[in-house]
Amino acid sequence: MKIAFLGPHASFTQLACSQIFPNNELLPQSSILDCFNAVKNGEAEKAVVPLENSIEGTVSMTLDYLYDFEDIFIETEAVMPIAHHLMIHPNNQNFNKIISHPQALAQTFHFRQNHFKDIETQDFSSTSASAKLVAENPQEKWAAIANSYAAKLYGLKIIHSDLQDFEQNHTKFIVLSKKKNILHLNIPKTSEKTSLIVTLPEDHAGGLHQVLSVFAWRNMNLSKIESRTLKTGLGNYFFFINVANEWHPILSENALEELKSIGAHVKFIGHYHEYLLEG
Ligand SMILES: O=C(O)C(=O)C[C@]1(C(=O)O)C=C[C@@H](O)C=C1
Repeated sequence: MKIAFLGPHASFTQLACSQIFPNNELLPQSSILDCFNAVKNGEAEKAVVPLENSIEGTVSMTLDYLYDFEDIFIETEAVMPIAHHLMIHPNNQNFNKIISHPQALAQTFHFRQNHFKDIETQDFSSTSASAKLVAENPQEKWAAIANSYAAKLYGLKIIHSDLQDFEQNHTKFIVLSKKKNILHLNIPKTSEKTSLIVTLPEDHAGGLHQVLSVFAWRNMNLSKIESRTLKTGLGNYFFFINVANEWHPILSENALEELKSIGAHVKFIGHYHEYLLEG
């Protein structure tokens, strides 16, 4: 099976991807958008992308594309511990710029403020892409923030380890597919959930309350609700909602019907299990 992931090789997404899909053909992509497109166009059967980090929060691009792309569903979710390291080319002694993925830069903000406050930073498409760039440009005296596998693969020297600002640092990755499928994996499972994207009817007092009460009176437990701008003007949002636990077909169908009857637009994103990966 062909699986697209945010690459190049040795990104955190690849570390997650190769645990979820050992022995499959992994296709590195240069952006999260390319991962969605690879599934949409049939270039890959599935894709693995990051959704949320425990320090920095949601990967907003992933949330936006889940809203934008028709008929792309979540098949599974997998949580992986994240450890960031600062690495330079072995020919260099010091550095004058730090490059990495914006999530990695954000997750190490206090470390950088405390140790390298005056060093310039630059966003890059992934942690592994920044490690690769440092390896290919020894003359530039750059440093990358990436994982230890990237340091090994691209021949870089780790000069500071475990830079993440909080000891507990985990990222949630999701598996995307065109099918409404539940993936069953042979690794530890933690929970089961359903994701929906809800857009409210026209702006009126109590609109969100009405939507939430559809779940509340059916005793359906919500484990996440996040608003994200619709990009149609200030104050316009969609809501990404996770319903915890098992999907009760009749209860849930009734809930979706009731949401529609109050004028809300509902997009089913998936019913799936959450798994735990090794760091
Ligand atoms: O840049 C990478 O290595 C990625 O896989 C992306 C990503 C993310 O977007 O959250 C994945 C895990 C870490 O939280 C940092 C970066």
